[in-house]
Amino acid sequence: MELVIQNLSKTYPNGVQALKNVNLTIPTGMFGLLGPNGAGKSSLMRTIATLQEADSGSIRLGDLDVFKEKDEMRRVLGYLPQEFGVYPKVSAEELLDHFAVLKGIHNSKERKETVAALLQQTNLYEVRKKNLGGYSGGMKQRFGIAQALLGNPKIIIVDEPTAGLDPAERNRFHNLLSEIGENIIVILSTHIVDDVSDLCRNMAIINKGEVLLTGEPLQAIDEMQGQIWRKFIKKEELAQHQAEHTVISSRLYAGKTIIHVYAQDRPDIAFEQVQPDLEDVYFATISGATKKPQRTQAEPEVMA
Ligand SMILES: Nc1ncnc2c1ncn2[C@@H]1O[C@H](COP(=O)(O)OP(=O)(O)OP(=O)(O)O)[C@@H](O)[C@H]1O
Repeated sequence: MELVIQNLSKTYPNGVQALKNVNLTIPTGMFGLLGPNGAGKSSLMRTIATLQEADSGSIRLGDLDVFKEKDEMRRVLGYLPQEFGVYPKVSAEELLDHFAVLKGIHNSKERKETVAALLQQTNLYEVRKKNLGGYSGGMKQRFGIAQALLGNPKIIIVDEPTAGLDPAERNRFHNLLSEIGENIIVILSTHIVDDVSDLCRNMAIINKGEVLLTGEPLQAIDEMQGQIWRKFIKKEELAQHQAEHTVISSRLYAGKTIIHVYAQDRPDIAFEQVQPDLEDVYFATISGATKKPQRTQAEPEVMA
């Protein structure tokens, strides 16, 4: 099963073009949709989830035409939105049971079994009687996954699920997602690069409504080999380096400023080559550096 998005565009009434001719093919497994705030991720997620219309383009899930068969899409879709509110005074078991009724599971024995199984799967069974108001951020997110899994969806969409989780909770959430991603399509929308490098076999980088890169994270990293250079600098030297080089990131490391530069050749003797990671791919892509023609040293002419 594949989700195929073709020529999808959307401009909001205020003139913001949130999606610009988006084309993506998303196979079974975990798919990372990576981009900064405002990139258009939520717009794309909501469009796939049939919660808003596009101006043009199409989305197909296998044989299903998502825009023409919204009800069918909703039946096979699980969605964990960015803002997932819960009723604080209700227990997980009660609320999940309620959602199960809404999903059309009317047989009470079947519903009880389904709810229990989902609470087990998301590791919430022990705390199923507890009110959701007392849940930690990670527990709420796992509850969000439990409700998204109701009705055996073929595709699950999770919008920025690990923001605000502590490392242990994030890890638990990752394990849960990757388990689910073995059998169905899981689209993970995030601005956290590590979420994608840890979990996703395929990904797309999106910025300003445009898909800038799509493929396998490991391959994208491989293609960046030999083009990332690092230098420790003084903070006040940053502007000058930015003017002279394609600085894709700068951060503090042990109290010093460390910059990563994207270039075909060593910019100068003070730079050392580094093994690229997905963060380098992400920043180089987002900055537009990979699109610009590179200044290369004179290459010998190839004789015909
Ligand atoms: N309903 C709306 N009306 C007008 N503009 C909108 C609407 N929703 C989103 N936008 C704008 O469209 C652009 C894309 O927003 P979107 O929420 O899809 O991005 P995002 O990648 O999900 O970002 P974030 O991580 O901040 O949610 C932004 O410029 C945003 O301000």
